[in-house]
Amino acid sequence: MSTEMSTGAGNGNGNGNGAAARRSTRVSRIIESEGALLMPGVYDALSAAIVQKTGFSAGFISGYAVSGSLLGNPDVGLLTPPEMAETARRICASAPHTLFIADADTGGGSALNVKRTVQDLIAAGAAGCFLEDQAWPKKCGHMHGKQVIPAEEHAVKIAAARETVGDRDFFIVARTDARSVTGLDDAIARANLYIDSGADACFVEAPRNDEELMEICRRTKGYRVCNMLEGGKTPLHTRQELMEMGFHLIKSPLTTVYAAARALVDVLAALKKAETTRDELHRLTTFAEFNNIVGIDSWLDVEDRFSVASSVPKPLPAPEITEKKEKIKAAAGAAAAVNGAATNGATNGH
Ligand SMILES: C[C@@](O)(CC(=O)O)C(=O)O
Ligand SMILES: [Mg+2]
Repeated sequence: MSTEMSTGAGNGNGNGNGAAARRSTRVSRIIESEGALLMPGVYDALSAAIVQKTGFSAGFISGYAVSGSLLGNPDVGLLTPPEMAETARRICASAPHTLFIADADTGGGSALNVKRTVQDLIAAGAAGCFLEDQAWPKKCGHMHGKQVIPAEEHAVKIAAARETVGDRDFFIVARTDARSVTGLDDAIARANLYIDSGADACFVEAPRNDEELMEICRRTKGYRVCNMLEGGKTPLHTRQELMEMGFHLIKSPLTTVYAAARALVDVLAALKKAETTRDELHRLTTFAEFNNIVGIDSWLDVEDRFSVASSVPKPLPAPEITEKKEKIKAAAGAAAAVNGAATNGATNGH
């Protein structure tokens, strides 16, 4: 990776914050060139492949969505870091031309766990991760009943993540869930402390209105993340609107899993009722479309280029086989008779 630093550019609203030198990473370079990066959520290899095919340059591996799709459970701390790393590995392999930032939740425990979690996500091919300051058991940021650990404790975890990354191309987002626990001022102070501890970007989770969104942009440094979660506490905005406020990374973490769940709920209800899908085909991808999504052409090309079939004689049609078998049998019988006579003769001769 490049260790070159960039400054100032990409600070969004030119408010003077974020003056600290910024590391150059794949993620930061996209931010610098696009102004703000829009990342849909992904949760498995298929959703990642579709995100790539749609033309997004980056995606967010959502803990909420992976917990739902892999475990069938809510986002309340049940998903383990190794399960996330394994999912990230499949996702990165399935869409190699897209960058993925993984949700590392709390990092799995202390600074020691954070180190292992970050190492595993780097090995999986992720381009970065989010680390949040919730107390265990963590919850989705838009649920009730969250708690946060002391700011200094999370700052140490961010420093451990930064040390683990070293000069590798991996982007660290420090998230604070303090807004709904200790208030917006504390959340902003935490975000800045985490940037000073080595995070590339800060993420104040679940602001409640546009005034709070703008306040966050005025008072935090580093790159800023905004979370567009349908049904959550923050009003939904376009990438352009959020970029103009001063955000640099915008994620839409649950759009894909909610869309998939909606589609399954509806089509299965229709199948249950009508006992056929013949009137529901408009709800489905076609056979060809799906095969295309999962890359059929490239696999058929491999089959063509590495096939040995052309050098192997084609099997004979059934009647010929039968005829040939009979000829072989007859020839073998005749040979046995000849050999038997010869053997007998020889034996007799001794
Ligand atoms: C973004 C999120 O962390 C959900 C949230 O807590 O807001 C996710 O897992 O997608
Ligand atoms: Mg999450």
